[in-house]
Amino acid sequence: MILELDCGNSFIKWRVIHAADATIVGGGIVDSDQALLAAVGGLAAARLAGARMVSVRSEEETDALCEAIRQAFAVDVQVARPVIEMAGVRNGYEDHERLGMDRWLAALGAFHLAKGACLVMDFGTAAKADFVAADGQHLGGYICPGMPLMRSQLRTHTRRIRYDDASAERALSSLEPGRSTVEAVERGCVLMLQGFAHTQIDQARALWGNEFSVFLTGGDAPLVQVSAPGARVVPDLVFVGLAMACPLS
Ligand SMILES: Nc1ncnc2c1ncn2[C@@H]1O[C@H](COP(=O)(O)OP(=O)(O)OP(=O)(O)O)[C@@H](O)[C@H]1O
Ligand SMILES: CC(C)(CO)[C@@H](O)C(=O)NCCC(=O)O
Ligand SMILES: [K+]
Repeated sequence: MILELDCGNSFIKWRVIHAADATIVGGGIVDSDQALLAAVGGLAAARLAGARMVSVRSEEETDALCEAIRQAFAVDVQVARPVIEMAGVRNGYEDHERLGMDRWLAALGAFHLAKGACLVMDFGTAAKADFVAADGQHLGGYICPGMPLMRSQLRTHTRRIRYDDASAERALSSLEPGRSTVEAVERGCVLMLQGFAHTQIDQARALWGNEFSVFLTGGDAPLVQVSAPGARVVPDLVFVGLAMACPLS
C-alpha cells in the first residue's frame, strides 16, 4: 500500500491506496503532523510499501514530517519537486521553482484528464487559477485569498465582526443579501469566490473560445460550482498529478 500526502497551508490531506490498482483503502483531512501519524497508524502502518508527498510548507516543516513518517512507518517518502516540463506540460513561470507545487500538480492532473486546454481552479486557504493551453504550455495563473483567509481578515481587522462556525455554516443556506453580520460576511465572501471563478472562465473563453475544460478542486470548490457550469469537480486532482510526478512502482 502507498501513502499519499498533500500538505496544504492549513490542512494535510492523506490517503492510502493499493499499489497494484490504486484503489483507495482510506484517507482523511487532519490539521497537524501528530494527528496524521495517529490516523495513518490506525489504518495501514505495517503494510506501507512507499509514500509520496506534495507540500507547500517550508523546507524545514516538510523535512520534519518526512522524517516522522520514516520513523513511524519505516518507509521512504518521495517528495514532488519542481521541474520545467513533465507529462507534456511546460511550466510557465519565469522561475519554475517558484510555482507552488500544489498548483503544478493540479495542472498536470488536469491536462492529463482533459487532453486539451484547461483552466484549473483550486479553492483552499488560497484560491488559485492556472491556465494550460492545448499544446501543454502552462500560461501562468492567479492567487488570491480563499474563504478562510477572507473571513479571518474581516474578523481580525474589525471590532464588530464576530460569529461562530456553526452560524457561519447556517448562513450559507442562501446567497440573498445578508440580514445579519454572519450572513453578510459569509455570503459576501462566497460571492467574491464566485466572481473570481467567472472572471477566470471569461479569460479562458477569450483565449480558447469554447475549446477548454474547467476543473474545480479544494475544500471550498462546492461553493463555486454554480458559477462554473460544466466544470469537473475533482477533489483529488492534486493526487492525480502527484502519482504522475512520483511514480512508485
Ligand atoms: N472536510 C473538510 N475538512 C477541512 N476543510 C474543509 C472540509 N470540507 C470543506 N472544507 C473547507 O475547505 C477549505 C480548506 O481547503 P483545503 O483543504 O483545500 O485547504 P488547504 O490545502 O489547506 O489550502 P491551500 O490548498 O490553499 O494550501 C476550508 O475553507 C474548509 O472550510
Ligand atoms: C499559493 C499557495 C500558497 C497555495 O497553496 C501555494 O501554491 C504556494 O505556496 N505557491 C508559491 C507561490 C506561487 O505559486 O507563485
Ligand atoms: K496548498
